[in-house]
Amino acid sequence: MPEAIVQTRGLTKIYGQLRALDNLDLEIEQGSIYGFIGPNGAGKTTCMRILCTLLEPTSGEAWINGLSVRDEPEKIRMHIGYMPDFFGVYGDMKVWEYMDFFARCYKIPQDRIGTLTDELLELVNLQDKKDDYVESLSRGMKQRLCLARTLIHDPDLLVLDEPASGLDPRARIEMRELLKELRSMGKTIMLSSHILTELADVCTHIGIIEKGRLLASGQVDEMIYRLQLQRRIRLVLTGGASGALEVLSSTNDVNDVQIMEPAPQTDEDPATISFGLTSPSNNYSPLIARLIEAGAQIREFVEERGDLEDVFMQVTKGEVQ
Ligand SMILES: Nc1ncnc2c1ncn2[C@@H]1O[C@H](COP(=O)(O)OP(=O)(O)OP(=O)(O)O)[C@@H](O)[C@H]1O
Repeated sequence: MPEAIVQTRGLTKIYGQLRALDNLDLEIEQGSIYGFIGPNGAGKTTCMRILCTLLEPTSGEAWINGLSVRDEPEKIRMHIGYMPDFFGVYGDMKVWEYMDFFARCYKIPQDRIGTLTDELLELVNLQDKKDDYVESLSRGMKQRLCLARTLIHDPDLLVLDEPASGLDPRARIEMRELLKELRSMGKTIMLSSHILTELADVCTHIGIIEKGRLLASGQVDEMIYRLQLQRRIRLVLTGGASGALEVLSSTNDVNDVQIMEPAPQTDEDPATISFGLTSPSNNYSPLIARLIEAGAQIREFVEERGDLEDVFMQVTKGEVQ
């Protein structure tokens, strides 16, 4: 069992009358990309700020690498890189000055700062922007710059509050690729989002939070099976749709079979069929074997990932404080 880099027990934060976090028991495994998902006001930022030692819990405890946020905040800060959900105002600084400023905050030795800045700007693909003013960068570039500076002290854990918010599709894809690369460098990443699909496909684990409570948490695939949700399969055929449809209509676990447009006119025509599958197993070989036996010429048999949305809809009620 991989070790937990983040652990909380009964973590609670009360603002006046409002329970922003309510007895949160969270565990994030080393090496995972953990998507912390919930509607606006669910308590994501509050939780992240406590983990980063920027806010004190009302009760309960949280540990980072076994260090208590209450007792050892200074040490914890060396393990965490935090990217807040707002960028701040650094308009009259050049990109290299911005990096230099944060490097000094973390007491990086002067003779290391230049090389480190170059390495990190290259990692986030901003090496050409080194002498540009921060103000002149696009939102996506600012997000990447902000990510570069969270890496300056080489933390094990990155806590990223809404890293994809406001990004256009291309910038989101770049952010996704960057997150994957950071994971392959051994970083653990916790990121929040109120839009499930925004970054869900890079997450290895997700936690769903609503009204300060953790409603579900775990490995993405496991959660789908645990909650007994149906998966959807997209079957693309180069021919033999009639045999495939016969098999699907006589299989117990299959439901809601849909033939996508353009529908095949003859059995030689290509076809795309979408269907729901309720079996808890993800071994599709028996079904595929029967399809082939019935004459289906299979080009693709793909499990669609929209299921995560079902998990979200099932466990949340869309309530906010
Ligand atoms: N300093 C504060 N004083 C009083 N209430 C606060 C404070 N900070 C947050 N809250 C409230 O606590 C609740 C949780 O807020 P939080 O910012 O943690 O949620 P969030 O899930 O990050 O939301 P968003 O997606 O909008 O950033 C909200 O109802 C918010 O209004």
